[in-house]
Formats: sequence, structure tokens, C-alpha cells
Amino acid sequence: MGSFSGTCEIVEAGEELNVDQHSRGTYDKDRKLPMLKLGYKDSLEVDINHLFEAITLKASTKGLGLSQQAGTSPLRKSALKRPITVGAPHSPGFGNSEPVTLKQALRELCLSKASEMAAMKRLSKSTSSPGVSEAGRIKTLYHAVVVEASGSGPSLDKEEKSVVEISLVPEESKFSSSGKMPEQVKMPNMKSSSQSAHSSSQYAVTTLDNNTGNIPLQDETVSSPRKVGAHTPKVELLQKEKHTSAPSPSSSSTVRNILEMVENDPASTKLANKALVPKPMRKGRSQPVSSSSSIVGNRVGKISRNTLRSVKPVVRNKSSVKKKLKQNSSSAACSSSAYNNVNNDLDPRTTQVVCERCQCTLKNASKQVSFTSYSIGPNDEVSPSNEHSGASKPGITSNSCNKSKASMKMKKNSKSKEKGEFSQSSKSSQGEYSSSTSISDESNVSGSSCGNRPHMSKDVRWEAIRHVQMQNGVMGLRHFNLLKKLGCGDIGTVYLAELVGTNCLFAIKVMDNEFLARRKKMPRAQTEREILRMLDHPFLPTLYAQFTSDNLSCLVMEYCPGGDLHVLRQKQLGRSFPEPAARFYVAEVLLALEYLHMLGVVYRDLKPENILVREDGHIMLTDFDLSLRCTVSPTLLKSSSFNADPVKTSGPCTDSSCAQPFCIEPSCQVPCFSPRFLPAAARARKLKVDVASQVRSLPQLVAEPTDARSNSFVGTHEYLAPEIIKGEGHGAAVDWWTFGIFLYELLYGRTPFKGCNNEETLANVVLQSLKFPDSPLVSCQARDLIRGLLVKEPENRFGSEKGAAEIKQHPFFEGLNWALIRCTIPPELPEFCDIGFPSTGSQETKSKFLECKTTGEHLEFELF
Ligand SMILES: Nc1ncnc2c1ncn2[C@@H]1O[C@H](COP(=O)(O)OP(=O)(O)OP(=O)(O)O)[C@@H](O)[C@H]1O
Repeated sequence: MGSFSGTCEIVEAGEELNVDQHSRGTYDKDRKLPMLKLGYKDSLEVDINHLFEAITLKASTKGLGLSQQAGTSPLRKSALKRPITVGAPHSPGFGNSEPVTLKQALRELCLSKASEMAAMKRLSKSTSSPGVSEAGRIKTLYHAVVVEASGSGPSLDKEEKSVVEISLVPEESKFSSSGKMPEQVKMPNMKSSSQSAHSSSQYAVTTLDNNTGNIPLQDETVSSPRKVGAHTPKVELLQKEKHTSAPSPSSSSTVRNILEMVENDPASTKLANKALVPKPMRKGRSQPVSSSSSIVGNRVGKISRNTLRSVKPVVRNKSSVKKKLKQNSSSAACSSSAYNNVNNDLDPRTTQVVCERCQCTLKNASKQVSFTSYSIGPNDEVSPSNEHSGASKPGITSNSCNKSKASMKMKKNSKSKEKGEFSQSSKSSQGEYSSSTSISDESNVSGSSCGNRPHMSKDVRWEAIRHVQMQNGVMGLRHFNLLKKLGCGDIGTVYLAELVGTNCLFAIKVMDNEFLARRKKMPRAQTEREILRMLDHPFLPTLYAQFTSDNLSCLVMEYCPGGDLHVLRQKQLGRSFPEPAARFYVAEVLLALEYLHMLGVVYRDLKPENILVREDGHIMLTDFDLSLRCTVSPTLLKSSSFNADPVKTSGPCTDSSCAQPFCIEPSCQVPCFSPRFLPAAARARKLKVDVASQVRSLPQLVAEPTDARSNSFVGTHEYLAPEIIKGEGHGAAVDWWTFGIFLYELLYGRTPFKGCNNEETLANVVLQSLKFPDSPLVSCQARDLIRGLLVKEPENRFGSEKGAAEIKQHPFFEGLNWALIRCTIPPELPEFCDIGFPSTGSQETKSKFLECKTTGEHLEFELF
């Protein structure tokens, strides 16, 4: 083996020989190598000559050995295993069978020595680096020797083998098993490029973690250069993450963190929800109104075009607001720039800004409903309904001593004129309070708080409102830019308003107390206020604040940019909703009614006009001034008495081994859920039915105000229940009647008993039997539900006994996930927000706000 001769260093040659002999047990022991003579105390020249002879002899021996033992000897085997694939180049003159001269031998000796010295130098440099372990240094040493030896040193058989086994092979195997990266695939930001092999890559990963706070890369992510490449974006992502999340030990927890972040960010969630909505659906639903709609259709089209040109989409605004507030909220509560703006704007020292837009006389020249010479003092008082703020700011109510006198003259127009952009709906609410029996329409709401609504806890508007209340103690109209009149009802006018200094939009219902008192409508306003203060439901309005002055009572509520369902229905093809859309809307309304009933509120004024569409496409049931407040005694109905659907309540388990079908003991459930020899789909279906039946058969809590009775003549003509018209006294069942009319109208585009006038309508309600038009085609389930709801005798009406729970189980709603309906994609989203003009901007646009003029202590503003 020619390589032997390469170990020209005497000591190492001896070592090498020993090793070699040991390792190759079958080596010819009789053969005496000249090298054994090394160590004799001859002169240098003699030694060199011996060496030279040895080299020559070794070279020739190698050739002999190979030829003799080819194919069978371990030596040959060993020679075949030489790590030639490693690519270590052989120095010329070494490893061949040609004899070398003394000069050549000396040159090679020098080269070898020089390369070794270089390697040692490099090693001493690298090992001085902190943090490298002893094992790492040893490996580094091996590596350096290998590199240097393979590059310029002699290629010893044994050395090369060792190189492969110790330095390269283990490194590869370690790399693949432990996932440490080879140097050539290190991440750009990894440290220790000078460090070698295994230890360096390990160190590099650690360094990456420490420096960037990133999550340590998992084995599989770096197990090969390819994978590393594939995971590079992940590393970048993690790097971006470091500012917001602490390092986490695994990538799965990173994903969780990201999801949590996304989940905890209301703006993101909303955007994500929007992104889920298929665009064609949205566009497809924005059908132009058919020509038959004449004026209505033209108006719709006109409004759409105009608003598309000029509106400021609320979604964008809100998102930006949220972003703005979120960005700043990290430092301290209420310390966002938006809040600072609020502070600046609301600071008493900067009343100029405040006074530009509020505390004004409302004038409506163009509309018949107007506020003329209406003025309020600069300290229009606040009595926040927010329990939180009220508690923390006891001074709020004490400021009421500064109340200044205000007057408001209101020309009241008919409601239908105000609303009648799309149709001449005669569905104005009737609010004759005659008498109530056994219940009080005026009962007090206790323990209500508009500041404590869990489902809105992340709402940025809460924070903005709270901040104003905390900063100022009182909240008034001066804190809002009134942007637009949204509509006018029986007891007040609703404005779109922006909280000054924020982009938070609200709907403010302004009621003139003097006017209400004169018209004996104060109880209605009071009822609405009290009910609003109780509510905390995704399909019911959130009352952010309420403040009153001598003459004005203001309710600050959530703004719904999508208009109402009456308008939306008229935009539909054929002026009726497709059944799935109708099902969606009535289902959400049903949940809202269920909630109200549980609170002891009979709504009594259900109609599409009172159902607003939120920016996310879900609904909001508004307008509670006609509602009836009563007591409710929750009742637990046992399963045996619950026979809403005999077919479906036949028991959770049809298995004969289940002795008690209604038993929910685990022993009885086992047969139901044990594997059966059914196809997977059929099994899943059966399981679903079984579970549904089981749930249905469970004892049920009914919290309906079934005993409520009122003799008030309230409601809207087309929606009035027969018992109200007949004056027999009514209870919660009136809501199920109106629910039936509502579903009918959504599906058929008109109400079932509408006559030529109100009297005829009322007569039809009482006397006429229910008929379904031939078109549009409506499912028998829907018609069945309507039929059940529009039973004239309230006691036989569907839902009268068990309320919403009973209705929810009707086949019309089969398959509907009630618990998650608020997360489902609505039939359509409001395409824009018809604010009309941006809330902030140039002086020109600002002038489009309700114009403010200072008149002495008071301010006047003209309305549009
Ligand atoms: N939160 C809101 N977001 C957007 N628009 C609203 C909001 N609340 C009310 N509106 C609009 O203002 C109009 C007037 O509402 P308001 O509740 O005062 O009157 P109403 O619905 O006619 O009821 P009523 O006459 O029985 O009091 C509504 O028709 C609606 O279009």
C-alpha cells in the first residue's frame, strides 16, 4: 500500500504501522518493513537513506500485495473501502508505485509538515472561540486535519479511513439524525462560520436562537439542505415574529401563537372573515332592482352609484381605527394616538375644536323634520349608563347643576315619509298604551350596565368611549361629529356620529324630552333606554353611552351601515329573499327574540324595518320602545313532556340493547356510539340524528314570558297579532305571530294579510285564512313553519308553549348550527357605508358636518 510511504514522519510511521497491524489482523507478519529500522541512532543521512529505501520498498510491496491478495484479502477489502469518494486529492508522488527520489521525499515531507502546522494554527484559532466544547474542538481538529490532509497532505490509507469514519461519516450521519446543518447550508444569520462540522452547526443553531429569539429549528426542518431551503421562509417568518411573541419551543406552538394573535386581534378577525366571503356571492346578490320597481329601483340604483363614488367605506375606516388604537394601546391603556387626539379635542382648553361641531341648533331646511333654534349649553349633561364609568366617576351626575336650557322645535313628519325611500310601507308602529295587566311596562331595570358586555369586550369603541368618559367625566353631543341623519322614528331622530378624534362611528338616537312629554311618549323612551341597557347579544344593539340634558336624551349605539332588511329585501330579485338567505335572517332574529324573552322582554314590533344589517352582514334587532317588560319564570320541561317532534324524539338509541332510550347514563350511551357495521357516511348520519334526538329529549329549560299579558294596542298593522287587534290581552306569543309574518314577507315579498288600508288589513288578520302564493316557490318546511306560527289562537300557536326552543327544532331549520350561526357567512355584506362624506379631511369636507356657529354661550348648527 503505497500510502504507507506517505507517513514520512518517523514517529507517526511507527504508530501507523501498529494501528495498521492491529486493524488488519491478516496482515503478513513476516514481512518486515524497512520502517522498523527507524529509530536507530544513525546519522541523519543514513536515516534518510533508510527512509528512502523504505519508501521505495513500500511502494513495491504495495503493488505486490495487491496483486497477490486481490479480491479476497482484508487488505484488498480495506483498500477498496478507501474514501476516494470523499474526493481527497492525492499528492503527486504519493500512493503510487513509482519509486521516488530523496529530493521528492523531502519535499513531500516539508509539504506535509507545513500543512499540519497550518492546520494546527487554524485549530488553535478556532478553539479559542468561546463556547466551543472539548468534543467540538476534537472534532474540529479532525476536520481540519482531514481537510488539510486531503488537500495537500499525504493520503494514508489508514488516515483516510479514519477521516471517513470519524470526521466525515459520523458528521453526515449525525447531521441526518440530529438535523444539524452542514456548513454549506447554514442560515445566513448563523454564527461561527469558521467553526466546523457538527459542533459548529449545533452552535450556530443555538446562536440563532439566542440572537433572534426565534424558535429553534426542528430536526426535520434542517435535516437536509433541500429542506433547509424549503424552510427558509419559515425562518424569516419567525424572525418577524420575534417582536410580538416570545420564543416557543416548537413550531406547532408558534402556529398556535400566531393563531391566537390573529384571534385576539378584532381587526384581523374581521378582515379574515371578510376574506372568507366569496366575492361573486356578494356581487351576485347586489342585483339591480328590476324595472318594475320604477321609482324604487331608480332610487336604489342612484343611491348605489352615488355612494360608490363618494362614500368612505366603513370597513376600511374601522380597520384603520382599530389598527391605530391597537398600535398605541400596547404602551398603556387609553394612550393611543387616537386617544391623544381625543384628549386634545376634548380638553377644556381646546374647546374651540370641540365647539366647531356640536352643541348646536339643529336646522333641517330640506327635510320636514327639523330641529330649529335648538341649542344646548356647553355642558350638556351626561348620566352615563355605563356602570363602570358611573362608578369610577361619581362626579358625572353632579355636573347636572350646570344644565343650560335648550329648546327644540320639531316638525314631525310621518314616519313613512322619512323612511319611504324604497316603498310606501304602511308599517308604522302603533304605540297606544292602554293598559297592562299583571305586568308593568314601566318597571325598572336593575343592575344593567352598558359597559359590561362580554361579547363586545374587545370592541375598540368601548375603549374610545370609556376614555372620553374618564378624561372628561361627562359625555355630551360636543364629543361627537354628527355626520348624517339616519332616520326618524316616533320618539326621536337617529344620527350617524363620529366620536371626535377617533374614527369610531356610532348611531345616536336623540330624543326631545319636552316633545316626548307633550305626546305622552316618555314611557316608550324610558322602556327603550332600560331595555338597551340590559342587552348583551350579538344580534341586539350595544348601548355605549347615554346622556341627557334638560331637553335631550341621547342614546349612543352601535352603528349598522347595511341598512335595514326592508330595504335589502326590495333590492332582491323579485323583492324576496332566496330561502337560504331568509332562513339565515329569521334564524338570527329568532335567537335575538329568544334572548329577549329570557330577559322578560316581549318585543312586539318585529318587522324588516327594525332589523338592521351590520357591517359584517349579520343582523341587529332594534327599536324597543314598543316592547313589553315582564317577569319570566324559567321552567324545566322534562323530556317525557316534550313532544315537539314525535318522530325525532323517539329516543336516542334504537339499539335493542339499550333498555332506556332516554337514559343518558354512559352505560346506555355505549351501544349508541359503539362501532357498527355501517358505511362511514351512514354511521355519521345516524350518529348525528341520535345525538340530536338525545339533545332534544333532554329536559329543557323554557324561559319564556308565557304568562305575560298586556292590553296595549301596539305593533305595526300588517304585523299585528289577532289577539292584539281583538284586545283580548296578549303575551309572548305575539312575537311568534310576527315572526311568522316576517318569514312570510322575506320569502314572498309581501305580508299575508295586507289590505287596501289599515282597517282592511286588521280585518284580514282576524278573519282571513292564510294563503300561500304560487310563486315564488317555497319549501314545504317553510310553509309548515309559517302555518304553525300564524295560528290565530295564541294558545295553539307554534312556540307559545315552549318558545324559541320549540321553533328552533322545526325542520325548516334542520342542520342549522345555532351555536355558530354568528360565525357563518351571511347572505350578503354591505358593499359600502353610505356616510356621504369622510369624517376627517379638508375644511371643505368638515363644513359638511352639522354646521356649528357660536352664538354666545350656545352653539347652533344647521342640519344638512
Ligand atoms: N344603530 C343604527 N344604525 C344605523 N341606522 C339606524 C340605527 N338605529 C336606527 N337607525 C335608523 O334610524 C331610523 C330611525 O330609528 P328609530 O329607532 O328612531 O325609529 P323607528 O325604527 O322608526 O322606530 P320607532 O318609530 O318605533 O321608534 C331607523 O329606521 C333606521 O333606519
